[in-house]
Order: sequence, then C-alpha cells, then structure tokens
Amino acid sequence: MKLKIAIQKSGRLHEDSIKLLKECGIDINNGVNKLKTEASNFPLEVFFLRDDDIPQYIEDGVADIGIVGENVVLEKQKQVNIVQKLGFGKCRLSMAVEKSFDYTGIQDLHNKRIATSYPVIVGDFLKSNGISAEIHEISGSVEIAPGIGLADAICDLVSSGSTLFMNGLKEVETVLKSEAVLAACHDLQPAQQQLLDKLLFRIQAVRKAKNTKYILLNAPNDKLTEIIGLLPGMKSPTVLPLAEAGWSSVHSVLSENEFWDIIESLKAAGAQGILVVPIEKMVI
Ligand SMILES: Nc1ncnc2c1ncn2[C@@H]1O[C@H](COP(=O)(O)OP(=O)(O)OP(=O)(O)O)[C@@H](O)[C@H]1O
Ligand SMILES: O=P(O)(O)OC[C@H]1O[C@H](OP(=O)(O)OP(=O)(O)O)[C@H](O)[C@@H]1O
Ligand SMILES: [Mg+2]
Repeated sequence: MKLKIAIQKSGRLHEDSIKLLKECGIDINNGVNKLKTEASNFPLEVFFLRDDDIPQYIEDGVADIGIVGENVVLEKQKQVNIVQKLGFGKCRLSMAVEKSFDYTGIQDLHNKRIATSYPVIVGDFLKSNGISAEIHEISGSVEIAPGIGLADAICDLVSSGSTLFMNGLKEVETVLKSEAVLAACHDLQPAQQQLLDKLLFRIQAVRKAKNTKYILLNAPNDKLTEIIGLLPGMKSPTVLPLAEAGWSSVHSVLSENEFWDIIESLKAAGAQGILVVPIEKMVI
C-alpha cells in the first residue's frame, strides 16, 4: 500500500516540494522527464503534474495528496482538504493597473476589462465588493494585457513586484494571500490516512525547526538566574558546569526573531561566547 502524492512537474513549487520531502527523510529519484517515480525509503508514489490539474486529481482520488498553491485550490473549487500550510511559494493575487491610471479605489474598476488566469476568485472578489466588470480569462503572460489594449486592469500573482514594474503596472488591490499547501482527498482509505499522518508528523517537525535555533552561551554563575530568566527554552534551559570554576554553559532553544530581541540583554547580563546553531528537526 502506497500513498500517492502529486507535485508540480516544473515551475515555482517544484524544487521546494522535492526539498521538503527530502527534509522529511524521503528519497525520491526523479530522472529528467520522468512523470512518475517512487520513494526508496517511504511507501510513497510521486506524480509530476501541471499545478492546475492537481486539485482535480486529488478530488478524483487518482492522487491521495498533493502540493499546490492555495490560490489554485481556491480557483479550481474541487473537493479537497487543505491539511497543512507549507511556508513556501508565498505570493499574493493582486489587481494592477497601468502606472498612469489615476486609481482612487475599487469603484474605479467598475465596467472595466480585467485580464486574469483566476476568473473564479476575481469574480467572487468583484461581487463581494459590488463591482461589475468584464473578466477576460487568459492562461499566462497576464501582465502584457493592458499594454496591448486587451484589458484596463489585470489580476495576477505577485511576490517581488518586479514583473509588474517591468511592464509599467502598479499594484492597487490585494485579493488573496497564498502559499503552498498540502491538500488531501476527502475520503482517504485508513491505510493512506495513516501514511499521511506519518508524513504530516515529519513535515511538522521540519517546519517547527525552520525558524528555531539552538543557543549556547557561557555565563558567570552569579548571573545565571538573570540570564536564564531571559531565555525561553523548550522546557527550561540546560545548565552545565564549565571546567573553569564559577562559570556555566547554558543551552536553550528559541526562535530566530526572539534571539535578535534578547541578544543585547544577554550580553548586558554577562553572557559570553554566544553560539547560535540551526536545528534540523524538532518534535515537541
Ligand atoms: N512570484 C511568485 N513567488 C512565489 N510563489 C509564486 C510566484 N508565482 C507563483 N507562485 C506560486 O507557485 C505556483 C506555481 O506557479 P508557476 O508560475 O510555476 O505556475 P504555472 O506556470 O501555472 O505552472 P504549471 O506549468 O505547473 O501550470 C502558483 O500557483 C503560486 O501558488
Ligand atoms: O512579483 P514577481 O516576483 O515578479 O513574480 C510574479 C510573477 O511570477 C509568476 O510567474 P512565473 O515567474 O512563475 O512565470 P510563469 O508566468 O511562466 O508562470 C506570476 O505569474 C508573475 O508573473
Ligand atoms: Mg499552471
């Protein structure tokens, strides 16, 4: 019995999807142009597909699970469960108009022509804002539409904004924020559900470790209470005596952001030789 996963064949999510599986200890040998492969050390079969097709495959049960952008899941309106956000493929679906467009608010889109690859999401967005506009569905190179007279506005994915900039457009409304998600079939067999739970356990351990660091520092014993008070730790920090009398080594776990917030206080409290090292997996 194997769990069947669909991932993007090529494009924005391909590499990060494979990297995630690898970080979960799953080895897949994906030869060039191979559209189906198996993991060597986990009961997993991998299908490489166009991202647009992934929700349908999952709804039909051809694939049990898949890695796909939340934007595609919402657009396709297939019956799938989003079981885990994955933290990559972060982007937003935004309305944009030509730089010279004197945009003052959403009402300016009334009766305009909007080019997009996301007609369902855009249609819902316009409806909920009481705007009636003409949606032109195109499957790619959406940013070209205003420049060639096909549309007055576009709605497409943005991350750095450089594609909009290069095409003389400006972002005016955020319709949706998206990231890659793990989506699953509604009615998985118990054996597949067990395998999915096993995979989710690994994914969560990898995700928790991502922003978390292991910190080691030396502290004079008379400052220990103050320094420990600054550190969160999984349960509480570990304190070990140093070979030099009167000093201890303090170990703890904290998020990278927290570290930058407390580093000054740690130093001011007398901490020395502070080391911050990455954590690969984390199970709480
Ligand atoms: N600029 C971006 N930054 C981050 N994530 C993005 C960006 N553009 C797209 N994405 C995310 O990656 C997904 C795949 O994007 P990509 O551009 O590779 O799709 P595609 O061209 O439709 O690919 P396919 O050939 O599989 O149909 C998108 O649905 C979105 O969730
Ligand atoms: O804001 P930016 O960082 O410029 O990213 C936005 C661009 O990225 C995506 O396309 P992609 O580059 O994946 O190519 P595609 O059109 O072939 O899918 C999206 O469709 C935008 O065109
Ligand atoms: Mg696509």
